[in-house]
Amino acid sequence: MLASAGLPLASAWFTKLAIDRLIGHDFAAAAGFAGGLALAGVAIAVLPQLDHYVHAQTQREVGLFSLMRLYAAVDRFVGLKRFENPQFLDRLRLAQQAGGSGSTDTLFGVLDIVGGILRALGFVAALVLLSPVIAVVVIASAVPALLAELALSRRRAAVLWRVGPIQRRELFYSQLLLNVRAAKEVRLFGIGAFLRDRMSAERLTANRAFRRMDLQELAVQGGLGLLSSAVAGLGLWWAVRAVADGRLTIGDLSLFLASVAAMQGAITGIVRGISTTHQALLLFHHYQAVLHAEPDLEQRPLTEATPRLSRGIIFDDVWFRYSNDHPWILRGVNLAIPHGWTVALVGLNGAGKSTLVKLLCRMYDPDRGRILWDGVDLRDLAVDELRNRISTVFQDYMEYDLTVAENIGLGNVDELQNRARIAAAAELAGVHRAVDALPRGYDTLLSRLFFGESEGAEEEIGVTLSGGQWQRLAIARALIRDQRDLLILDEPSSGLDPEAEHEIHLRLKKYRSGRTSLLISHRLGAVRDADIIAVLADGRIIEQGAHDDLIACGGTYARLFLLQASRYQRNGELELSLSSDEVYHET
Ligand SMILES: Nc1ncnc2c1ncn2[C@@H]1O[C@H](COP(=O)(O)OP(=O)(O)OP(=O)(O)O)[C@@H](O)[C@H]1O
Repeated sequence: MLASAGLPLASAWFTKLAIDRLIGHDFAAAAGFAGGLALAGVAIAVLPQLDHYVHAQTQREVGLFSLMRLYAAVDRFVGLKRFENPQFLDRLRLAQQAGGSGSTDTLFGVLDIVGGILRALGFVAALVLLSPVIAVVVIASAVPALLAELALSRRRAAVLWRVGPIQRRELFYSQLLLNVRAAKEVRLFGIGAFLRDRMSAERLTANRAFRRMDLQELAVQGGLGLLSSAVAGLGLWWAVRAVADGRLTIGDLSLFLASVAAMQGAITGIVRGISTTHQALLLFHHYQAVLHAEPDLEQRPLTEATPRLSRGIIFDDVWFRYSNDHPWILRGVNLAIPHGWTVALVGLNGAGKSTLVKLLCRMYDPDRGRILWDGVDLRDLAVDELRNRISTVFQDYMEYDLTVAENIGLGNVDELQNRARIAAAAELAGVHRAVDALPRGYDTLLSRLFFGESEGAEEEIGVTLSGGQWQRLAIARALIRDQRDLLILDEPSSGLDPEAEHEIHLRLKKYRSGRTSLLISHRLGAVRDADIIAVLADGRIIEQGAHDDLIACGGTYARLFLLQASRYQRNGELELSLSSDEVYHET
C-alpha cells in the first residue's frame, strides 16, 4: 500500500525534473531522471499483480475465519425457533454475505482509504507549492462526493434488507425447479411454468428495487463526475495561464496536471473506500447481530449434572404454542413416562405428538408447566447433556448424501470408525443384508445425485435407497446411540412393508425391554404391547392405560383400534361397536 501510494508521486516528480532538465539542456541529469522514471514504471506495472494476489489470499483466509465464527454462533442456538423465524433467516443470509466477502470488503475499504490519504498527501504538498487555492478547491470538491456516497450506501443496505424476503421466496421457487425431490410432482402436475412465473415475478420485484437504486446512483455519481471534471478544467485553465505568464515552468505544468489527476483519483478512491466500508459495516451489523444474539432458549445457571434417569419423566401441566400468533397445540398435558417402561402416544393427525417429542428433546420450552427429568425441570439441565441421554428417530428424519457407514455413525460420532458397532446397529435395524449387497458395502455413497462420466471418473457414483431402506438407516442411527436413558421412536415404521414392519417391531420390542421409551405410531397394532398407551386429543391426554384396559373402556383408543382392525377383517367378521357416523368422525 505504501509503495503504490508513493510511486505515482515519484514518477510525477521524475517527469517534471526530466522535462525541466531537458529544457535547460542538462541531458545527463535528464537521462538520470528518465532512468528513475523507468524504474518507477516497472514497479507500478508489477504492483497491481502482487496486490491482486495478496487481496485474493486475504479474502480466502478472512472469509473462512468469519464464516466459521458465524456457523459456530448458529450452532449455539439450541432450539429451533430461530430457524423458523423468516426475519432471522433473512438476517442470517445477509450475515453470510457479510461474513463471506463483507469482512474483507471492510478490510480493503479501510486500506483503500489509508492508501488514498497517503497518495493524496504527497500530491497535496506538490499542489500547495504550485497553487494553494487550487489545492483547497480540489479537496473541497471531495466533500459533497463523500456525503453523497455515504447516503447512497445507507440506501443500498436498506434496499438489500427490504428485498430479503423477496429473494428468499425466489430462492424457494428456483430450488423447487431444480430439486430432484420436487422433480416428480413438478413434472406430473405440470407446474414448471407456474413455478417459473412465480419465480420471475419475485425476481422482477427485486430487480425493480435494484434498478431504482442504480438510477439514483447514476444520477448522483454522474453529477459528481461533472463536478470533478469542472474542477480539473478550472485547474488546467489556471495552469496554462500561469505558464504563459512565466509563473510556472513546463515541468511544473506536467507536475500540476499529474497532481490534479492523482488527487482526484485518490479522493475518488477514498470516497469509494469510505462508501464500501460503510456499506460493509452496515451489512456487518447483521453478522454481529447473529454472533451476539441472545440465547434462543432460557439458560438457567446449572445447579447439577444431568442425572441418569432412574425414576422417569413427567409432563406436568404442559402448555405450548409455536408463537403468540399460533394456536395452542398442547393445553395442559399431564403424562408420566416411568423409568424402564414403554409409553405409546397415539392421536389423530395434528394432535401434537411430534410437538411433544420436540419439547422432550428441548427444541422448545413449554409456555406453561414443566417437563421433569427425575424430578428436575429440563430447563435446569445442560441441553447437550440431556440430548446425550436421548436417542430419537424423528418422523422427518434426515437422509444424508454420505456413505452408509456415515449415515449410521453420525448417531454417535465417537463410533464413526467403529465398523463392528455400525454393522451391529444396521443388523438391529434389519438393514445389514441390504447394505452388504451394495457395490461398496458400508462405504457406498448414498445420494440422489448421479454423476455423468464426463464429470470425472474419480467422482464416486451414488446409490439411491428406497424409502423403507432410508428409514431403517435412520433407525440404525438411533440404535448406535446405545446406553441412552430414553429412546424415542416417532413413526419408526411408517415406510416399511408389512413383513418388515412386523419384523422391526419385534426387534425394537426386544431392544426396548427394560429401557425407557416413548413410541408414536398410527399403526395401533404396533403399540398394543406398550406398558401405557396415552391418547392425545385437543391438546390433552384424554385417556391412558394398558391396551386391554383401554379396549374395555370403549373410549377413543378402542374406537380407533377397532376401526383399524376392521380394515383387516373380511366381511365385517369383527364386531364393531361403532355407528357409521362415529367411524366417519374418528377418521
Ligand atoms: N414449526 C411449527 N410451527 C408452527 N406450527 C407447527 C409447527 N410444527 C407443527 N405445527 C403445528 O402443530 C400441530 C401439531 O403438529 P404435530 O406435528 O405435533 O402433530 P402430530 O400429532 O405429530 O401429527 P401427525 O400424526 O400428522 O404426525 C399441527 O397443527 C401443526 O400444524
